[in-house]
Amino acid sequence: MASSLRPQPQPPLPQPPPRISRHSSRFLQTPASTHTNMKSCKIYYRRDGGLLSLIKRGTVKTFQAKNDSSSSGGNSSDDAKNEDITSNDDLVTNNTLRATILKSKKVLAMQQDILRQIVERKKLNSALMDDALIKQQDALKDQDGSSPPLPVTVADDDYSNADDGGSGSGFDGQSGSGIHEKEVNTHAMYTKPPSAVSQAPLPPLVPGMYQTNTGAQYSENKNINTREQEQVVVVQDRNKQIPPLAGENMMNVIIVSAECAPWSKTGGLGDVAGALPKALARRGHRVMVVVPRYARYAEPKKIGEPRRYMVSGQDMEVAYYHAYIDGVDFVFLDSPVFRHVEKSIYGGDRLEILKRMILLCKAAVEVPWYVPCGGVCYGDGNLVFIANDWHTALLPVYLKAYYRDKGLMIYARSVIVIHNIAHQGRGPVDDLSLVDLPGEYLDLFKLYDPVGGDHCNIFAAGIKAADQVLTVSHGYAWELKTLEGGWGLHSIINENDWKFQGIVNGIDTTDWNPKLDVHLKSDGYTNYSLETLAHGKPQCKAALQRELGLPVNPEIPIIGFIGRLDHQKGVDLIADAMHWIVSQDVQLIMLGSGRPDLEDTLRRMESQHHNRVRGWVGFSVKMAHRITAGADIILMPSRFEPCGLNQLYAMMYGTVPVVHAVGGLKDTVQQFDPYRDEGLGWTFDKAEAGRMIDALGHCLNTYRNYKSSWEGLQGRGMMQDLSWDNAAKQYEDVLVAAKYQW
Ligand SMILES: Nc1ncnc2c1ncn2[C@@H]1O[C@H](COP(=O)(O)OP(=O)(O)O[C@H]2O[C@H](CO)[C@@H](O)[C@H](O)[C@H]2O)[C@@H](O)[C@H]1O
Repeated sequence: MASSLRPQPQPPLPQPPPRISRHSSRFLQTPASTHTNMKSCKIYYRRDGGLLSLIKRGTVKTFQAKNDSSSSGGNSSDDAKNEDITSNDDLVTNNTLRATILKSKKVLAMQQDILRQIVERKKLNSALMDDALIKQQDALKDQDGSSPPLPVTVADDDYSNADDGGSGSGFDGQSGSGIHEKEVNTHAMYTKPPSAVSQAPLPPLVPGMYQTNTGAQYSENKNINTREQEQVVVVQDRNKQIPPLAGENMMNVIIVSAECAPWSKTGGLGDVAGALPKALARRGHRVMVVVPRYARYAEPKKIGEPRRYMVSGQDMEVAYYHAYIDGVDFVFLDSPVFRHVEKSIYGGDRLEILKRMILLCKAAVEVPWYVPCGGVCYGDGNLVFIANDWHTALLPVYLKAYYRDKGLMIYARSVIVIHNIAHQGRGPVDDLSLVDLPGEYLDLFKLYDPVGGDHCNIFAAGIKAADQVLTVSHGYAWELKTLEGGWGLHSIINENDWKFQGIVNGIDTTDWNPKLDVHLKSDGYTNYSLETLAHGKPQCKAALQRELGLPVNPEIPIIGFIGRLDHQKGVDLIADAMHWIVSQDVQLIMLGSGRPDLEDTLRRMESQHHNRVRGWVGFSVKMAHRITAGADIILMPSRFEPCGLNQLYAMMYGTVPVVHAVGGLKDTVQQFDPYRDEGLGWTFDKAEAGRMIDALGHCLNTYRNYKSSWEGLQGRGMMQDLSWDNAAKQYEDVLVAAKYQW
């Protein structure tokens, strides 16, 4: 690999944010070039508006402007007395000076008018914000009777973008619709301050403040390859100023993903693409998500001009849709090839899928140039792309081959995140003709496989070309370097170890919060928290039993399973342990979709043990939330699990995980120790039914016979900070490392 870490070569650090203030010097200086007759003069004003000096051709003439409270705001009577101006007729005539003074006064008056407007706008904004806060607090109080957290983003002025509005529509027709509507209405006002820059939200719990963050702006006609000056403007509200958490590391970040919740989600990748960006935006970065538009979503509105890309000899048009939500620009790429797979976003044959991903990557790289989010394109300075899984692994390659090698986007960097190495975009060597790259790049894709021989591997190329490589837990980072865990890519990962690390995923603590969960507001379910766990959780359990037609009995422990049905998730281990499970006076509720044979397994288990087992085949976000709340135990016998989100969600809901100690499950579920009363759940160290039964046995024993230990497990799980905020800080360090990598 040619890349190596060199000492921070050139991109200058972003400047500390200049402050806009009534007394800022930027309002006091007027360049002479703005005045006719004053081509070679500069005029400086006193802070109170008086004229201080006039400089022409090296001759300094000092004088005081006539006091004029209407234009300068000054009121010193001395100014009036000292009207006489030391003149030099050889250089400047009195007439010229008078004209100059008059024009200067006009400029001053304009500046003061702008200042007055800013002050008025701030007042208006404060009033609106107070009103919005009160309404939101009232609404949340109505929901759970407690005071809500303050919103992370507030609207500043009247530049709200018409793009943001309406209710959300989830990919499965139900995900996120309620939540989304609330988010849009309370947080998602696109603010366009006078300099037409975009806005990022502040860290949570900081009321009354917002900041604006200008990414470099792309100009269609000039200098697309020069790093433009980055401006960061922090606008003060209510006289408070707190710098963004990212400080001088603030960047333009573009996350590119094949799915993004709540619009499109088949698994954990969608959750991450929906939540991580918001956490990065909370730190002060300008953040965009680029994702295909698989359906007509409610929020995004058309933006920019369509562009055309060649994919496998086909000329494809891409149009752009945009929504600004919770401080993040969500940009959707519209093309018939995406719309045709609305029902199954990874559907179609291998070549069709590959062509869609090529289009996604080719278009995504240029989004920062052509999509004017909030009126201003991101530009390519101070920019890092985050590609996710093999679907977007071509992006780091295109960035280098099409742009950096040609002196374009030379300061843009790419990071690739491995969510699941089991899917790599493998195909015959012939696929290389599709990816449309110069010969010297094709070697990146070539891989020898003992089974398939020479083949084309998209993920391999992305890992090699990216500036940094991440995966979603420390445990999985370790496993990926092993023969068993690397799925043929372990040697490539080992070779790139210098730029590789694991960061454990966070969770969206608004969507997955038993206190706020929108799916627990009806059908007998209820919202609950650690304080109301003793009543709230049993109520959800009873509602779940009722909804699924199981005997309603608080004493019978419910074991839940939620996940994609494939080899990874170990559903067959549950099937193998069925005889033991049904002998335990438990209820088992499974939700999943995927491999048809495993879907049949779920159906069969339900029909054979109808009084104890439910096997819900399908994709239902609502049921996933309800099972997480109503179950006592979440079972995850995954053979491998890069991070796993369901165990994190479960712990937030006081549901105790029993997991195979692998990858991220090992990182996040600490084995219960009854002697020290420590730990978060049960782990087993081999993906075998017998080991799983042992762990489940201990778990059920504790549930039935050691209530206080059980409550301790629930409490410790619920009290963890599993939010994305910690992970976002670690991502930021990686983005910075990429930025200064050459
Ligand atoms: N039938 C169904 N109905 C409704 N919801 C369903 C569902 N099946 C799954 N889900 C939901 O999809 C998500 C699955 O997330 P996971 O992290 O467990 O798995 P996944 O293997 O897809 O993700 C990969 O990427 C993520 C993110 O990095 C890693 O955590 C993980 O280990 C890796 O395998 C959860 O939100 C879950 O509730």
